Amino acid sequence: TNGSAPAVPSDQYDSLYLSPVTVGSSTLHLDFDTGSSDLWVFSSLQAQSSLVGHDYYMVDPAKEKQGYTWKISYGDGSGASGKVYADKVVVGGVTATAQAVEAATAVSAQFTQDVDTDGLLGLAMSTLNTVKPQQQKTFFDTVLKQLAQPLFAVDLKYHAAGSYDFGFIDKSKYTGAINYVNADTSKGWWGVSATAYSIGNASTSATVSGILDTGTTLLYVDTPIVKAYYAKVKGSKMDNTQGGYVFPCSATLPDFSLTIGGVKQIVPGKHINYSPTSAGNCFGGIQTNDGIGFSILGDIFLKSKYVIHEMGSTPRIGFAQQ
Ligand SMILES: O=C(CNCc1ccccc1)Nc1scc(-c2ccccc2)c1C(=O)NCc1ccccc1
Repeated sequence: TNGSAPAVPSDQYDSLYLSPVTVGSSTLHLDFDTGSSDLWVFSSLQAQSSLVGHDYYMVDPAKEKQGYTWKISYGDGSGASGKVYADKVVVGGVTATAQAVEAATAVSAQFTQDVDTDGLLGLAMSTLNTVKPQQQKTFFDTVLKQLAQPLFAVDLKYHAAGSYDFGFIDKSKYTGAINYVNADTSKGWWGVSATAYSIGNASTSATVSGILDTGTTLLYVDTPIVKAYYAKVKGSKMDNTQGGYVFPCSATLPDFSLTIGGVKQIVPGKHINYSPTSAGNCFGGIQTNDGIGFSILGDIFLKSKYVIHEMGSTPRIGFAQQ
């Protein structure tokens, strides 16, 4: 079987993208996240006060995996924890009959406040799954054998609804060739490396190692590259109170690219104006990866491409122009 689910921006800045998923008998709107490997949801196990505004999973005690727990935390300090159930999960018509569903008993304020997000669906390697005493499979791993091809394709869009395709490549969603590179899955993520970057039409050789991450909003790369980029943006500055580089909203932003597999993957300058700030300037879509240890190619990088994640005998990533 194959299937496709929409990826709808949660707000006018594309902070995150939400996809409808049937979990048990509920339809929830989940943040598909290639940077993590837990399928966790808001649930009836939580205090009613935490559920206001959310759709949530009504747990069925008969489906509980007794004694199983999970606890996840993200680099921004947000997190959640809870119990585990085996239930039916359907994404775009692709059904996992006994998928590990991680029902929250507690979630951090960042998630409670975001009433549009009812949980996450992890699409990194199952080796990053946090369930104890036994790690569980991601939805993609659970359905892999039933898919026509062992892949999913990510089509996130700039200020518009895109999609996640499972088991097939949709030729109507890209132009030109698909450029494949081997994925480095050794750390549990979809890892890639670039051999150069370009700002406007000036190219510089550099090694940029990073992960593809639909769950991270922005593009985080090494400080020297970020400094070189904003040196080309008049009036830009690093503003610690705002947590990153900002610039006048009227600024013209140069295109940015990373050369992966010998092909320039271009991020249009327009996509790098992420959002206005409360201080009247605009927040950059490219920021430093200080404290992370590698680059994160988040939504800002992904939303101009059709990106195929293929879990064949050798995991591969394919890039095509939308
Ligand atoms: O955790 C992820 C993927 N999940 C992102 C996510 C989705 C919903 C809510 C919260 C987070 N990706 C990765 S891999 C490595 C990191 C990281 C980031 C900063 C410091 C240390 C590690 C992150 C991550 O936390 N991404 C989200 C994020 C939030 C704020 C700033 C940067 C990145």
